Amino acid sequence: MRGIWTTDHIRQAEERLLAGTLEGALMRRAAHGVAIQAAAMLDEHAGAVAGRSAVLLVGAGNNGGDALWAGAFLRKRGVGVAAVLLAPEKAHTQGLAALKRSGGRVLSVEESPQWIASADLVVDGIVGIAARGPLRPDAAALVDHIAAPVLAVDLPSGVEPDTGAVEGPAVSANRTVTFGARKPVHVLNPERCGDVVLVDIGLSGELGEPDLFQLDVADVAAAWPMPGPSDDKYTQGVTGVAAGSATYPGAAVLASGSAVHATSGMVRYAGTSADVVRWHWPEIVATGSITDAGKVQAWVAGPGIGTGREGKDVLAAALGKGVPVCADADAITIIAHQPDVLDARDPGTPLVLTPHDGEFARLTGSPPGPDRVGAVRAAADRFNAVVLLKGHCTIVADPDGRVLVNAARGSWLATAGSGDVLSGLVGALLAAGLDPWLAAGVAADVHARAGQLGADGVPVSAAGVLAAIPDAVRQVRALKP
Ligand SMILES: NC(=O)C1=CN([C@@H]2O[C@H](COP(=O)(O)OP(=O)(O)OC[C@H]3O[C@@H](n4cnc5c(N)ncnc54)[C@H](O)[C@@H]3O)[C@@H](O)[C@H]2O)[C@@H](O)CC1
Ligand SMILES: [K+]
Repeated sequence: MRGIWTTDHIRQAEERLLAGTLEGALMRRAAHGVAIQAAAMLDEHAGAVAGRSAVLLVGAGNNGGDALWAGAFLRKRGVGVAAVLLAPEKAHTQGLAALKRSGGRVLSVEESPQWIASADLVVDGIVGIAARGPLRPDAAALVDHIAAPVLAVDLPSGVEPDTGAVEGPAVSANRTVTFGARKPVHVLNPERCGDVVLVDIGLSGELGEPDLFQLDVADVAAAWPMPGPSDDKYTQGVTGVAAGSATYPGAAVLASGSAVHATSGMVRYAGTSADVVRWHWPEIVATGSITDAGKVQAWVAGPGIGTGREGKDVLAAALGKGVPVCADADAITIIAHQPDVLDARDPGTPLVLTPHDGEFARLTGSPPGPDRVGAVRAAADRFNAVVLLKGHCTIVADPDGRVLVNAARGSWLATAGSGDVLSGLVGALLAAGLDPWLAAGVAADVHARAGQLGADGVPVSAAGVLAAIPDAVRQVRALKP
């Protein structure tokens, strides 16, 4: 699992590291990493390094210092380097001296726009981990002139380092070079960061426990249930699906079909769509109600069940079974409006809630807001449940405080019924006995892969995502190192 650290923790770690390091050494290490990536980008986008031009946007702090030192290194490779100083009196003294010594120039206010517009590469050293809020107007005006690819130092300026939120003008980078550890912005707003390159500055020994996690493909591969020689259909976990209604039979077909595709264990269906479910998935044992369904190891409850009396009874029955439950869609609305339904649950039994933003607002009384991680963590604590917040980047919080961010793979999953497919995956992994937080994260990962594979460059339906689940699992197993 990859760790991600908040800026507070990075600062504390940096302070400990700085205490035992020669002054300036860390910055030069960081800047050297920036220069290597800048040269690579010039080569990629402008066909050469020597003779090409880079403009540095330099803010008031060490982030600007990194950019200035990187400029000095680029000069040694024959790059024409010019710096725009946003706060000339506060520009990093040694970095500025190094740039000037190397033959780099400092631009006047008047000449900056023209130079920025015609550069082969722009290096964003406006602000780093001390950033608060969007770009200020002077910086925003300069950024508007950029036509070239952008390399961000540590993070794209104007994007909140700890939340990835953009609440005004901000840089969009093609690549971001970060130092020592990934920060939340890199996983919460990958679009603004572009490719993220991590440069080792010797920080890892000082970091401590991560604040966020991201699954590696190896984690997903290791967690995905595979039948062993002594397994039968029951030992791999039986998934129960309570979904669908006369109005929404499709939700039942998608959620139960997804569970069928996820593992080779057994799937039971309970609800009013039993006939249509059997017709689509003959391998499912379908009954009319949870009471008649037989033994299952985890229930998916909610997609398409409606939010009235009957829906509430279905959810209460699932929660009362003493096995893990993934409550999705209508089940979330029921919990939001009638929280007493949760009384049916033994608090020690895992519950996974999978809201999108609207359902999250209904559930908690307010939308997730710019700090999505904080909001999901609080909801997990409040409901004593794993909460998976759907979105471009899916966030999964455990009541114990662990948070996982799932990498987006395009927007293919923004299609009707795609959530039903996700809930089936979560249910199947819960039934297989995975830790509920991991089950939700692994399901989100394979769901995103299935979206990407099912789409293959053109829009995909939820049924197409569902059909691509085996390919997604195959991909995970093939990519595992
Ligand atoms: N501390 C260290 O050991 C290292 C730090 N490094 C660099 O240092 C950076 C952090 O440097 P600093 O702490 O000096 O701070 P920054 O360079 O991130 O910010 C400098 C100042 O900009 C101002 N500012 C905040 N928000 C702004 C906004 N929206 N628009 C304009 N100005 C804004 C603030 O006054 C802030 O103090 C890191 O991101 C990284 O690039 C690297 O050199 C690696 C080593
Ligand atoms: K920056």
